[in-house]
Amino acid sequence: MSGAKGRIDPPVAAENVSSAGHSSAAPARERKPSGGVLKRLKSRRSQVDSRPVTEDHLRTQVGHITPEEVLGLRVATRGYLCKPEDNIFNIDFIRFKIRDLETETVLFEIAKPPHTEEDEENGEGDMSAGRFVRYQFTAAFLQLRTVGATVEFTVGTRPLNSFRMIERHYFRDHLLKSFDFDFGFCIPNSRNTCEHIYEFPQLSESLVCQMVEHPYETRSDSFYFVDNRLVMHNKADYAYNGGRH
Ligand SMILES: CCCCCCCCCCCCCC(=O)O
Repeated sequence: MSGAKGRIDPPVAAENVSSAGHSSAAPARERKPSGGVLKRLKSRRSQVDSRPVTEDHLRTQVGHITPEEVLGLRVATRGYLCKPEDNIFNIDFIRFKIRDLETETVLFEIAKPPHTEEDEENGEGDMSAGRFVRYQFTAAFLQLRTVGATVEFTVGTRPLNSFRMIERHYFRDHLLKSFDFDFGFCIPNSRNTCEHIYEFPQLSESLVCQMVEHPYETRSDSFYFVDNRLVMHNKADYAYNGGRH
């Protein structure tokens, strides 16, 4: 999540993170303190070994990109697989929070600043901006087992059927884990909150060392689908060498 321009600004280093364990039946719902409903979503099992496909192939094919196709990607993308204008539903991420589910420690929380006229004058209304964010964590982050990422988003005038996010995390050319979260249906003009439960993959000690020693070579692609059609693509990279660890 990032940016004044579509995504929320980059988070700062998370400190004092500790290991976590959590199990939840998906999707659970609970009341938010402010009213409304918080959906808690556990990743479903994706077909991570669906037929291999390359970014170049997807880019040149006719028609929209489907969940099955991105599940065939074996490396992080270099570019974006859809245009900002493909977000015809005006899905707008406005708040993002990550917490360790065992200790309930909030690792960071970011809100998108309100849109101003000055932004427009400065070209900040550019829809293509803000699709990338850089995260800086401590090495201790990699010792966590489960984190919850709460995302708040608004929806435009059209309903969202089968809103789904597939997020693939890589270190160099190695797929660490693919997450698959199903938001379900979202009503028009709504503000929604859900918490994605990320269960970390088991990482060997040597892989963790490499990830710490090579900042920003850990990357993720977040693909958002409505009705099995790619409407948004965001990217992130990660350093795990921050703080005192
Ligand atoms: C180390 C591999 C598993 C990583 C799980 C990372 C959980 C962090 C969630 C944050 C992802 C946000 C992605 C984004 O901003 O697009």
